[in-house]
Amino acid sequence: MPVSEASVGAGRRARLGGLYVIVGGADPVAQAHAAIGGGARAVQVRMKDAPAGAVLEATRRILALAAGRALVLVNDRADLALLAGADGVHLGDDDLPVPEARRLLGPDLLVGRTTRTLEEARAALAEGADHVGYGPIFASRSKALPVPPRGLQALAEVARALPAPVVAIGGIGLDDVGAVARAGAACAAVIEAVVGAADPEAAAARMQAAFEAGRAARGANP
Ligand SMILES: Cc1ncc(COP(=O)(O)OP(=O)(O)O)c(N)n1
Ligand SMILES: Cc1nc(C(=O)O)sc1CCOP(=O)(O)O
Ligand SMILES: [Mg+2]
Repeated sequence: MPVSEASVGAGRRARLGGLYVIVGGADPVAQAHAAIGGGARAVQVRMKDAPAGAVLEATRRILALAAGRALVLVNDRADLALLAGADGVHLGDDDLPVPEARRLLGPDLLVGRTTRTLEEARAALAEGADHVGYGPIFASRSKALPVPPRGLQALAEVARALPAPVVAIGGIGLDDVGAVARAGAACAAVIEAVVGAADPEAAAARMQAAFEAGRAARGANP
């Protein structure tokens, strides 16, 4: 069932905007600390090979340090998102189907779904996702991807066509994060541009400022 404005956790969805940093690897808590300190609006805990208990503990620690300043989503695991008290989950092809995750999490938590075409994005929303990940926008060094980069024009078409937030992902850096915002993305999701930076907090601050500048430019000339 589609998630309507009335039934979705409107507060959380309304807050889904700006820089979205994906943390993982050796020290996801430190990465999240830097990202949130720099002004990231959302953090996704992506610990692909970690035991469930470690994901749970890291998510709880990140929620504590976020203290409401940033949304905290868990990658892949709706069960752990619920147990940790996170703001939502991000699902892909290998994870729980969207309707099952929505049933588990209820109407108030965020459910995002990876999509690679407008048709997939529409289907994800019809199944109960309240936002979509769309990409890769550019080539990424963080993950081997099954499809070629979609580019900014396709992103703009998807963002224009959908009645829900689009989280753009894949190879987004400081030079193009403003263009991603101007294309209509609600968020720019990144790993390397923040986590791989020499000073992740400063990098997050620059990325967030550049995203907001792009969004303001779009508002002035949509
Ligand atoms: C915001 C966002 N979009 C897409 C993805 C990719 O998710 P998925 O396809 O499940 O791949 P993994 O990240 O799990 O390897 C994402 N994580 N976040
Ligand atoms: C985890 C992930 N998923 C993607 C997808 O398109 O599904 S791209 C990606 C990696 C994003 O990292 P970076 O900003 O370093 O490119
Ligand atoms: Mg996944």
